[in-house]
Amino acid sequence: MKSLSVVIGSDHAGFAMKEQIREYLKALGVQVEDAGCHCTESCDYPDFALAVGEKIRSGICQRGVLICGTGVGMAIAVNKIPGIRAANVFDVEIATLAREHNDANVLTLGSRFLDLEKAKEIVQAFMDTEFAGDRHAKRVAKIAEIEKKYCPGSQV
Ligand SMILES: O=C(CO)[C@H](O)[C@H](O)[C@H](O)COP(=O)(O)O
Repeated sequence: MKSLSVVIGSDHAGFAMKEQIREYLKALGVQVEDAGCHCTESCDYPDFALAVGEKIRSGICQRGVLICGTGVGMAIAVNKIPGIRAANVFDVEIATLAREHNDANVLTLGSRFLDLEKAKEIVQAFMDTEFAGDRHAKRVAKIAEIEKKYCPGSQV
């Protein structure tokens, strides 16, 4: 796994898996920042999606992992930030394709629908895979054009 700085976050539903994935990433030699939450008390996923997305948007971290019950709320919320390309993934092949084709920079996971071993495999594939560029680059650039159209000051 190449040297990456990763930020991880969850809501209460993803907390237990977030703790395990954070330690898994550290064991792989990845530098990990934990944006919370820090316990199983009920909380709101957009707060953590924002914290993780801003770390990537600012360039402090290159990739993010967000975990809630389904991964859906996290993906919806973090994809509102210009420059974020989040994929909600339940499968190793999709994790690989989200990197190769979409240059996804945030992985969202649904802790209530994934076992830990599968989640670790997805995370490893997401961190190990490079963007393929080529024909995919112009498509990703078109995503940035959509962001510019609706957030003209955002300078994606
Ligand atoms: O946002 C979600 C759904 O897309 C997450 O799965 C949340 O974790 C979930 O909604 C939390 O539900 P809870 O009933 O408040 O535990």
